[in-house]
Amino acid sequence: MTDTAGFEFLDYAVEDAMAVVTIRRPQALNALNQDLLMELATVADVITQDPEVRVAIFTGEGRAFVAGADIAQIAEVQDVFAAREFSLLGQSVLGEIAALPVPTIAAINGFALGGGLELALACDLRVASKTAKLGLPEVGLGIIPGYGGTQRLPRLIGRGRALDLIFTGRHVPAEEALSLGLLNRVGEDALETAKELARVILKNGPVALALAKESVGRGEDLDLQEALEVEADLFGLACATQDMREGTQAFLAKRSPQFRGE
Ligand SMILES: C/C=C/C(=O)SCCNC(=O)CCNC(=O)[C@H](O)C(C)(C)COP(=O)(O)OP(=O)(O)OC[C@H]1O[C@@H](n2cnc3c(N)ncnc32)[C@H](O)[C@@H]1OP(=O)(O)O
Repeated sequence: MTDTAGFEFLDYAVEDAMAVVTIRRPQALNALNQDLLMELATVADVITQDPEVRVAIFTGEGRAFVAGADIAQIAEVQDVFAAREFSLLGQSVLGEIAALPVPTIAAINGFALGGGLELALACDLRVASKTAKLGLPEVGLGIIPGYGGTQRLPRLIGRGRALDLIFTGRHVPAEEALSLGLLNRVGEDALETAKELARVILKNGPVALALAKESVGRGEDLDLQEALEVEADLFGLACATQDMREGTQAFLAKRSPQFRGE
């Protein structure tokens, strides 16, 4: 197990190829202030450069995952240009998390509101505890979601369902979020549920996981024919890996594969 010290608002630990990033500002329900955002950008670099990490889990300490961007800092924004920069900075940091080469899971242990839900939407998968509440309440503050929520939420659950959440700002209980497709799993404990899911993912070929993520991500912005060509290119790359030799030979020999990620 490795720990990276030096963060004020994050715990970072790696165990059994899983990185767990715990957001730790519980007195403000883990609201994302600018320093915390910068630490998330740094941890994304740390994960990218750590060959030991094959799945990354993001969670929160206490009764919230993240209750949003820091409203005290939003209240201080002086003008249109500064507000635009505020949004672009959050988008950029969450974009770095979305672009991580390994599968990512948001383990939503409580409130995931505003920028907190937007962080979860930047992850590949979302699991939550039964008591979690998810929502985009920004319009109640006279603003709109600005860390990617107006774009990633409709892409995930469809325009009508996304606009229901955005217009009402309501807090959606975990079971409903599961039925909306906003969550992949609901369990007693969010982190344990995320780790169980990670263990299933980790049985598979690491290069294949990265290529599958890349294919889905790149295909989203293309028309079907172009996207299928991307898929074929990446399928070609997958078939050039040692992992492909190992996976297919292990199947034929009726044994478990030992992937090396190369
Ligand atoms: C581009 C992105 C934009 C955004 O994300 S805008 C923000 C969107 N999020 C929200 O609007 C949610 C704001 N928070 C709440 O509505 C409530 O909290 C909860 C419903 C989540 C929980 O309510 P309760 O159980 O009564 O707790 P409590 O006393 O309100 O919160 C505990 C402490 O946490 C601080 N806090 C909570 N959320 C934020 C936040 N988003 N920004 C800054 N501080 C926050 C509070 O102020 C308080 O602090 P103290 O104990 O000092 O009074």
